[in-house]
Amino acid sequence: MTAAPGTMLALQGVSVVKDGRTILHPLDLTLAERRVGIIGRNGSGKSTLARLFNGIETPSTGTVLLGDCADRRALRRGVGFVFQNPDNQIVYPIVEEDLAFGLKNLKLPPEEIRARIDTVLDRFGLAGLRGRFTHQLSGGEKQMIALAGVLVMRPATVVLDEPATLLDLWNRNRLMQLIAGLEEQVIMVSHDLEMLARFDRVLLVEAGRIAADGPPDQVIARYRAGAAC
Ligand SMILES: Nc1ncnc2c1ncn2[C@@H]1O[C@H](COP(=O)(O)OP(=O)(O)OP(=O)(O)O)[C@@H](O)[C@H]1O
Repeated sequence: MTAAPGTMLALQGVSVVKDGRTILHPLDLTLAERRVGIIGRNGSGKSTLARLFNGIETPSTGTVLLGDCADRRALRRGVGFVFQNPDNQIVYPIVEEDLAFGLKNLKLPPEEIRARIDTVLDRFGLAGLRGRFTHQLSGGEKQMIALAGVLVMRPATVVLDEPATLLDLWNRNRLMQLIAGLEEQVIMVSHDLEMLARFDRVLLVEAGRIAADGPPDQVIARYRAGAAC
């Protein structure tokens, strides 16, 4: 299964240069698959690549396209982003307020906002957290709420940057199960090779370039071979 044509992400001649240093060399990429993983060594450029997809990172050259639209606001709206640390994402003191934040910005009517929050909380079995103080949530609960906060916006694509790093094994498994069940396109930076083995496509980033791109078994094998001493 592939992403709907109007929501296909593509990078055309995109590079990122910071303080005179090339972080990502010019690259062309079209992401049609529903599950795309990004792997690579620390500092290779994975997060920079992931952040381009929803416009948090601005390319130094080239264009990021969603369908045939290059507008950064459309990108922010169509592509949700889940950070490694949910504290970077959760801003309001009560779960329900936090989930409503982006929806209020869209100026949706209160009943629509309520319905969307109900739907996402029910979908994840999180309805019990609705009235809780966000600062009192466990790390696992916070990460689920951060993901829920992205999904209420109904993006076509969800980008996740190492979302399970701070979680214990139980919460990691729960989060991965949720991610596996998402209808949305998923692009995930991860060191969890077991999870990525079930993806449709994996990109290996090495020193700011896509060093391998294809089915998980091949790309992961290459990554493992590179790490062997
Ligand atoms: N503002 C900046 N100025 C200069 N270099 C930067 C800047 N931001 C990031 N970098 C460098 O860009 C490179 C890629 O960073 P990035 O965070 O994309 O890597 P990563 O593969 O996600 O790493 P990790 O696995 O450790 O999270 C790193 O060497 C980093 O130090």
